[in-house]
Formats: sequence, C-alpha cells, structure tokens
Amino acid sequence: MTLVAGIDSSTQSTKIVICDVADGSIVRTAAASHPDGTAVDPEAWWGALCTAAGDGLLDGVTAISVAGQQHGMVALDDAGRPVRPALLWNDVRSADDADDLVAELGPNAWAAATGSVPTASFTVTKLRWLARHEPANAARTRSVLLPHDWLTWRLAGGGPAPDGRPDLAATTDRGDASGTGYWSPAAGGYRPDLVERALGHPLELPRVAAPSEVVGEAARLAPPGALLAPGTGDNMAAALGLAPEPGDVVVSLGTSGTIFATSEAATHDEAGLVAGFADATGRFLPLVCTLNAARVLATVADLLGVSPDGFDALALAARPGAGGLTLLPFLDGERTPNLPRSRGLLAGLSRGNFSRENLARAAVEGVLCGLAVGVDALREHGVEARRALLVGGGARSRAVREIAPAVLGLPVALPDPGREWVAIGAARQAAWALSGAAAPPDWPVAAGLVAAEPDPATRAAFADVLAGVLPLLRREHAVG
Ligand SMILES: Nc1ncnc2c1ncn2[C@@H]1O[C@H](COP(=O)(O)OP(=O)(O)O)[C@@H](O)[C@H]1O
Ligand SMILES: O=C(CO)[C@@H](O)[C@H](O)COP(=O)(O)O
Repeated sequence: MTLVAGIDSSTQSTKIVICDVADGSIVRTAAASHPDGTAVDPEAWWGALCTAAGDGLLDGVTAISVAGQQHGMVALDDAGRPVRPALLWNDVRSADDADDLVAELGPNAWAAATGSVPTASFTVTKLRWLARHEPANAARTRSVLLPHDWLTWRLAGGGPAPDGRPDLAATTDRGDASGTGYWSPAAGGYRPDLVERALGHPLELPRVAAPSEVVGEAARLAPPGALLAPGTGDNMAAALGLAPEPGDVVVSLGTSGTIFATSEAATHDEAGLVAGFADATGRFLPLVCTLNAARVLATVADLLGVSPDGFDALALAARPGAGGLTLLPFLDGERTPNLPRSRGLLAGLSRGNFSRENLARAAVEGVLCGLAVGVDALREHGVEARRALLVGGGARSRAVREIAPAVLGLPVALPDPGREWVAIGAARQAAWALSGAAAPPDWPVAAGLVAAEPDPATRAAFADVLAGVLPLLRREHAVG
C-alpha cells in the first residue's frame, strides 16, 4: 500500500489524514488544536503539526501536502524569523487600510489586476497596516509567506538562520497566491507594484509552483525521501478533495463560511462580493466568504447551556423563520457584506417568540442566509448552481444539514460530514505529485442528497433587517 499525507492547518486546528493512493481510503488520522485569536505565532501551527504527527503517524508516508487557512501574513526578517505574530484572514484591524487601498486605485482596477477587491482579510491590506502601524517591523520584513507556504518551508527544513539568510527558498501555489491581493489569477504572475504600494518597499515572494510539482523533500517529521507537493489554500484543497462537477457549489461551515465553485474562466467582481481566486489544478475558484459560521452556533449553544446535539434539537423544534426572530450573526465583524467594524444583531423579539428554540433556529438561519447571498453572487458571475456540497465542522450539525436546503434554495449533498475534506484534498494533491500524472487520481466521493422546498421568506426577512440597520452596522465598534 502506498501512503500519502494531507495536512489541513486551518483556523482552529491542524488535521492530518493518511490515505492509500489507490482509492483515497483513509488509513489513519490525527488532529491538534490551534490557539484562539487572530494574531498567532506561526510556531504554534508548527507545534500543532508536530503534536498531530507524533506517535509515528507519518510512518511509511511517501508524499505530503499542506493546505492552510488563506491570506494570513507571515512576515519574516533577513534571518527567516517572524517579525511579529502572523495576522490571520479573520483579523479585521486592516479595515481602514483596505478602504484606503481600494480608494487609491478604485475597485475596478483591483478586480482587473487581482480578480478581487481586497477586504481586511487580504494579505495586501495587512502589509499596509504593518507599514502604517509598525514601521520598524515593516522595514525589517524581507519576505512574506502564507501559512501553508511557511509550513511547507518548515517541513523542507526551512527556519530561522541565526547567522544569516536562510538558504532554502520557499514556494507557494497559484490557489493560495490568489488570496494575497498581489498575484493575478488571470495573468498568472505577481504584481510587485501592489506590494510596494502597500508596504513601501519590495518583498522576496515565494515561487509559485505548478499544481502537481514536487517542490522538495521533507527534512523534518516525515520519513527520509518523502516528497513535498506544493500545498494550497484550505478552500482550494477542499475543492480538490470533493472534485465538484459543473452545477456543484461547495458550501463550507468552518470558522469562515465559504461558498465556491470550480470555473474554467477567471472572474472579476468589481462589487467585491465574489473573490476571483485560482484553484489548485490550473482552473479558477470564484468564492464568497463570511467571517461568522460554525462559531456562531457554538456561541449560542454555550449561551443556552446545551451540547451540539441539544442545540440541534432546539433549532429543529422551532418553525422555519424562528417565529420572526432574525439574527445578523456578525459577531466578529463581517466580510460579506463588507462590514468589518460591525457586530451582530438580534431583531424581531416579542414576548411570544423569545424562546430558546427560536434563538437556536435564528442562529442557524442567520449563518445560512449570509451564505445564501453567495449563491446569487456566484450565479451573477457565470457559476451554475444546481446542488450544494455541504462540508466543514458546521456540517456535523443536524440542524444545519436539515435547514440548509431550504435557506440556500438548493438540494444539498452531504459528502460524509465526518471526513476532513481539506486534508483529503491535500492528500490527493500529494498523490498527484507522487504519480507524475497529468491529472489527480480518481478518488470516489460518496454523498447522500437532501432536498427541500426553498424558504424565501426567511431570506427576505434577513435582507430586510440587514438593509434597515446598515448605518448602525457601519459604525465603529471597539475590536476585542
Ligand atoms: N456537531 C456540531 N455542530 C455544530 N458545530 C460543530 C459541530 N462539530 C464541530 N462543530 C464546529 O466546527 C468548527 C470547526 O470546524 P472546522 O471546519 O474544523 O473549522 P476550521 O477549518 O475553521 O478550523 C468549530 O467551531 C466547532 O464548534
Ligand atoms: O479567508 C478565507 C477564504 O477566503 C477563509 O475561508 C480561510 O481560508 C479560513 O478558512 P477556515 O479555517 O474557516 O476553514
């Protein structure tokens, strides 16, 4: 049996799956948590990877690929040391910097240059934040890697070189590069002018590897000779694992909520809803992302003092529309709609409807309504949406699975919600790189289908409440 490893270093944890290259069947798995917070020492990800890979998890593995949370800024000095904790995709401190960068060039120019209009999530806005708020750290920054680039580099033996410059060059891939805000998916190249505009000086940037290139050998953690695939962003890896067909959109409820599809053509949304990412195979991955997904459900469950199963039972005991309660779930600020300084809002309370059941259901409906906006936005950019593939930690919720088809207005297919699709996608990329073949191996994806009558009333109530309170949500709120 030939084994490969797929690693998912996402916001909340590191997950590793070891797969048989013949059919992708999972041989063993492990996971370890990440610290909370939106600014994190990258060594914490390395520590989680070492913990998860302990006890011989990687024994016998012949190739490895790392998928990572997108956009995070790992700024390194001359010696390859982080100049500060990495700023993650869900850190909104660069909201003003995003506004300024967009105002300087205009949204059309950004969309044309990079496929996306940058919000606070994008790396380029974090560069501007660094230049403006920590000029000494900005001046010391020689290169910037994304989380998956940095982990791949560490696995290959990269790391701080106390006596001088590290001699190991880092790599990235087109999928993750497309989330920086300084790489063009359409042209397939960096835009160093945008880096200089944001940071004030040029950077050494990781080389963008080809989709199935072998970028090196693991020098740490893995058996000698284990090959390293390029890795990619976590959403690109999920797409690789699920192999969506035309008509499929993937809906992922992790820390973020994402909705995306594989596309043959690059997209450019001047309105800024759809990020025009590249995928990990040479195609494109138009994607809509919200900042508030599975954690909203966990927060409401904690408030109600129930387990995830208890939360599901409450939400499913309420009727569609949650008796008139609407939750705008922008607990951590929001990216789509672009309201980074906002907070959440619970609307429609009466003495008759303010129940635990309605509150639980309003949380599920609010998270899903936010993502349903993405179905329309993707369609406007040429994506056919006939079926949703529901994945991520939030897909383990029975309430999410049962309510999603009505709110999204799509039949929902449930690829085994216990399987870690980002890590499986990374493993599939490792198998592809190992094979030297023109295309990734065929690995089966089994999924049961759930359909439901669409629930336009719940979506309309969400849209009405949102429209009514936009000025309030645009006001500055203290971060923290
Ligand atoms: N049964 C469940 N019901 C609701 N949420 C769940 C359930 N199981 C896990 N989760 C949530 O899934 C999230 C983790 O999902 P995951 O996709 O791994 O996130 P990330 O990729 O952002 O690290 C956590 O917020 C957790 O609360
Ligand atoms: O920023 C995005 C997509 O653009 C997020 O989807 C991150 O990639 C984090 O993913 P999760 O940890 O929530 O899976």
